[in-house]
Amino acid sequence: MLRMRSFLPPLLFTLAYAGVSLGVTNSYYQLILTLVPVWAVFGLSWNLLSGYTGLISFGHAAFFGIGAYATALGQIYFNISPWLLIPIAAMLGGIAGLLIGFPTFRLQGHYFALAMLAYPLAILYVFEWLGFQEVTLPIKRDAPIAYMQFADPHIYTLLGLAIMLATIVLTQVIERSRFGIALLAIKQNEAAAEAAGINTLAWKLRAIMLSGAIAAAIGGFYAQVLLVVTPQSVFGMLVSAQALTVAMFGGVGTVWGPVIGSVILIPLAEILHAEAGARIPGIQGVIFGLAIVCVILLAPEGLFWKLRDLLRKRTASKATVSDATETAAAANVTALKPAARQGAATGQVVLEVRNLSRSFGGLKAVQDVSFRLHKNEILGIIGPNGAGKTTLFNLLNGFLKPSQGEVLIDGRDMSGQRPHVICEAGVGRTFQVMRPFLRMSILDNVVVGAYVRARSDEEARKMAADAVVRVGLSAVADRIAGELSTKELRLMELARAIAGRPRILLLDETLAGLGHSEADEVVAVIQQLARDGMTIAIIEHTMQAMVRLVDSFLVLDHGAVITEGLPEVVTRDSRVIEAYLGKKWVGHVAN
Ligand SMILES: Nc1ncnc2c1ncn2[C@@H]1O[C@H](COP(=O)(O)OP(=O)(O)OP(=O)(O)O)[C@@H](O)[C@H]1O
Repeated sequence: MLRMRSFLPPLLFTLAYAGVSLGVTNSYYQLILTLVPVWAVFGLSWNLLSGYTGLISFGHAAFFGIGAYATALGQIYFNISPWLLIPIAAMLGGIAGLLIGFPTFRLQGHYFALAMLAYPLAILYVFEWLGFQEVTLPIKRDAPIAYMQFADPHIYTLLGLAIMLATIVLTQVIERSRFGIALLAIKQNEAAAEAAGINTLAWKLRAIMLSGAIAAAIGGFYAQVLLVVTPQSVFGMLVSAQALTVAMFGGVGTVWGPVIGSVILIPLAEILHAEAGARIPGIQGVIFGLAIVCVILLAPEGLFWKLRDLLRKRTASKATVSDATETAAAANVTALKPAARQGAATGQVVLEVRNLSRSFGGLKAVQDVSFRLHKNEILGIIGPNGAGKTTLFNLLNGFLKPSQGEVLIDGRDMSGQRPHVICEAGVGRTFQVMRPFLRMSILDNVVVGAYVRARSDEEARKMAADAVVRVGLSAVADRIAGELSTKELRLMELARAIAGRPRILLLDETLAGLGHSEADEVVAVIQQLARDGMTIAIIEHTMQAMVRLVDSFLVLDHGAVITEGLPEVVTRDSRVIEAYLGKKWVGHVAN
């Protein structure tokens, strides 16, 4: 649950800002003081989608403009009060978010950004074509309060501040919830997020709907403040750029970013426009352009993160850096397989693969692979580079769809299902190339994996904390993933994979990049997981560790199974020695 004290800074900031604005009597400066929270809220709405998911929107003016026009036209044609029209505008913004998001989320990266650019421009031309070049809101002298038309401009500032405070608090609540964690995970690694059980499309759609609703609501309020709406002023390029600029300047992916950006840039741009706008037309665009260039050069993630990193560095250099890891739970690698697990390979079948194949063009990466994984078994998957091991895992966890064949989990055919569905069915995985969420703490990284099973935020945190203890990382649980060593990252990925309590764990080269003793620590953790009842399939090239760890081997070459069976049999098989282990291994075994 969100701690109450995190509400305090935005509340104090809002009160201080309100105090200052009440002391200002000049109506022009008063208008600027109203525009700051307006653009801050618009920046916050952009941030909710783009800052947290990393999907950059160049077209947020689409939502802003829909809100502004809905509020204006609703008064002109239906005489509805803006107190009602602004919530209606928010609803329309949410619906527009859904309609825009659904097709556009098929695109990624730059393609998504460019596609988003098209929406406000297209709508702008439609409104111009419809003849809404300049829409003036009707003046309601008889009922100014009912129509949000105040003689005292301070009231607009206070209303803008109230909307800003509400948006900040909403964003803070989201940040700490399953919603925010899902968005951050998507931003940092969408594939890893899917594999950890997050339905990425559903969360992205929720984000764009909420973002669109907030942008439209503040667009409606903006129309009410200025009492005139033109297509360029609400759908124009500069409007979309403004949301992006205030957030990028202040800091993306944090509530404070758009607020900081707006407080600095909006007065600067407005005052320069008033002072020098006649001599230098478009000075506002120049200010925003310069702000972006400065940010790119000096603080690519925005002022907030730059300042926070500087502060962190200072405190980190003062504190003694404790040894990052406590020794993994059971640090001594068990020389032999524990008695309790002997014979595991004869238990109930939890994963069955039947004639699985996958081709890339003419290349048969996985060919007609069949095997069974029994409850509580550790299966080692080995083979030379390019043998198809990772492709096999990608087929098992849904990253790839098979060309043919079946994957049965507990007897249920799951072939071709999306990764988060397979994760929900009880399959966790780690990656050969690690996919940590670098800006998040270890605990938050692991929480991402817990949500697949947890019913509440508290339960997810508990399950994550439990997983962190099981891999021996509790001493560093609050550290940012970007500060960790390779071993700690490997253990963290392991914790994320087990946090959702899977029954089957797919480990892809979990020992890669580790020294001997580090590998031993990780092997000890894996052995403990197996002792606790986990069923594991592991891809690994470190054969010394593998022969101590696994119950049986599956050997792949050129995508096909060349043999499978007990380690002592497989490692003496001439086909395996020839294709993978090599003559050196024979010498090693003989010694
Ligand atoms: N998305 C893809 N498109 C085209 N070819 C691919 C794709 N993914 C894998 N391959 C090819 O499929 C074959 C099997 O690759 P895969 O990564 O599964 O091998 P591997 O056994 O995991 O190798 P390594 O031990 O080096 O990780 C390789 O020839 C690889 O180049």
